[in-house]
Amino acid sequence: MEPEQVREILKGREQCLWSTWHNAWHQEVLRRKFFAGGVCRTTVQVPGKVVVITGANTGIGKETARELARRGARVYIACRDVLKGESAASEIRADTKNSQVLVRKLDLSDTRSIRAFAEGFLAEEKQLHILINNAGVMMFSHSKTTDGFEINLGVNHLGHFLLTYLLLERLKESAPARVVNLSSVTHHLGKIHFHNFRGEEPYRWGFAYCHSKLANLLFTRELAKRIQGTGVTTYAVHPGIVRSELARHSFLCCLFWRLFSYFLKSVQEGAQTSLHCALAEGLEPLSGKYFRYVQAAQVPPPPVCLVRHRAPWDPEWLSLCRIVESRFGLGLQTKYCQFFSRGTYIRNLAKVAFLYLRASFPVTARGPGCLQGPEITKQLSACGMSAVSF
Ligand SMILES: NC(=O)C1=CN([C@@H]2O[C@H](COP(=O)(O)OP(=O)(O)OC[C@H]3O[C@@H](n4cnc5c(N)ncnc54)[C@H](OP(=O)(O)O)[C@@H]3O)[C@@H](O)[C@H]2O)C=CC1
Ligand SMILES: CC1=C(/C=C/C(C)=C/C=C/C(C)=C/C=O)C(C)(C)CCC1
Repeated sequence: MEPEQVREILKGREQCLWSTWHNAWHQEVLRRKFFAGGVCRTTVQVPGKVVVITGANTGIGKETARELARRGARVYIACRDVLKGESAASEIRADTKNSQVLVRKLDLSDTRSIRAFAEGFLAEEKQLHILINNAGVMMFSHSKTTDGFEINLGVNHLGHFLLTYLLLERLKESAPARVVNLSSVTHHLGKIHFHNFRGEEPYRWGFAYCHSKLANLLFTRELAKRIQGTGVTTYAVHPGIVRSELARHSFLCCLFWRLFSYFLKSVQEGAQTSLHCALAEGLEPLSGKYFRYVQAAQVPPPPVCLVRHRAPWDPEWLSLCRIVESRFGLGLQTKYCQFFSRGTYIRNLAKVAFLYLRASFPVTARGPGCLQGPEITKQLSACGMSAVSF
């Protein structure tokens, strides 16, 4: 072959390589521009600050933990599988040269484990500056927590609610401090079914996760009100649609995730909004807000579904009240669970089930025996809720 011909072939190959590389680069730029969402730009360092992140052995939580460790924090990875946690922690320690990455057991589907974690942590640490309620499950089949709650609601919301409640005093003592709750854009499809926390009604396939993420959002709002002025602030986060292990419990969902993986965020990109809410200066006036793409966003008031009017002496209802009372220490009186007039019942239904959720609720009511609009409006407004529409 003539040297000239060889040169031509090599040049062609070079061009081909160049254009492949260029296309890939171009695609990545486009992907980042349109799908990656924002970037946490704060340069704040947090040496000596104490952080707890739930479910940080993988996914968004692990990347959040990595970045906080890089910035000097002492990071507690609170996870249900200590071996997985240790493997993530040693990776983070090696990567960030921060030896203060610790692993503790926490199973959010078991209130005893949550209490044991909180007890151990409070004995060990005198300060807590950042709590990131990150762990989550997206379960499509019907299963329950150890305490008998529907699994999505139990782990994603009730478990984190109890954890926050148990650590709140330590957060207040360490103020300024923050609580970041991982919610999701899917909260738009969620409803609060006060009467069905145990998931006994016909299971609405796929929606239980959305209900739990709405609960995360409402919890953030109400918590912000309750801790106003304490120096502790709280934020709800939608991390974007992220290539993590969240879809692992459904074959179809995994397939969907694979097919659309080009459009999904990486876990590093998914951690940006959590990091922003944990670190950025000057966010205090935005306490209680919902953040996505590293920015605060407005959310329309969520619907609350009072599907059926249950008799207040219903044993299931009584036992729910007692569980909420004993497990969550809301200071409810057992007399609340006794006989009520219909109006008081509705008021307490709302109060007991989500006592801390004083959002602006439009209510949809259907099914036999449900109360009529004006009556519910009156009762809800008596306990600080509003905007009922039928
Ligand atoms: N990925 C996405 O597109 C989106 C995610 N989110 C939210 O972001 C958060 C992080 O999810 P992501 O990183 O994507 O998902 P992953 O599945 O990758 O991580 C979830 C983490 O939660 C842990 N976890 C699950 N159940 C429990 C439990 N009972 N007790 C303690 N830890 C538990 C998992 O532990 P283990 O590994 O042992 O199972 C894992 O560490 C979740 O709250 C999710 O709802 C919100 C919107 C979109
Ligand atoms: C509609 C639909 C699916 C898609 C589910 C998706 C897309 C879930 C997304 C969840 C997110 C974004 C959670 C974040 O918090 C399946 C399971 C493939 C099955 C067929 C019906």
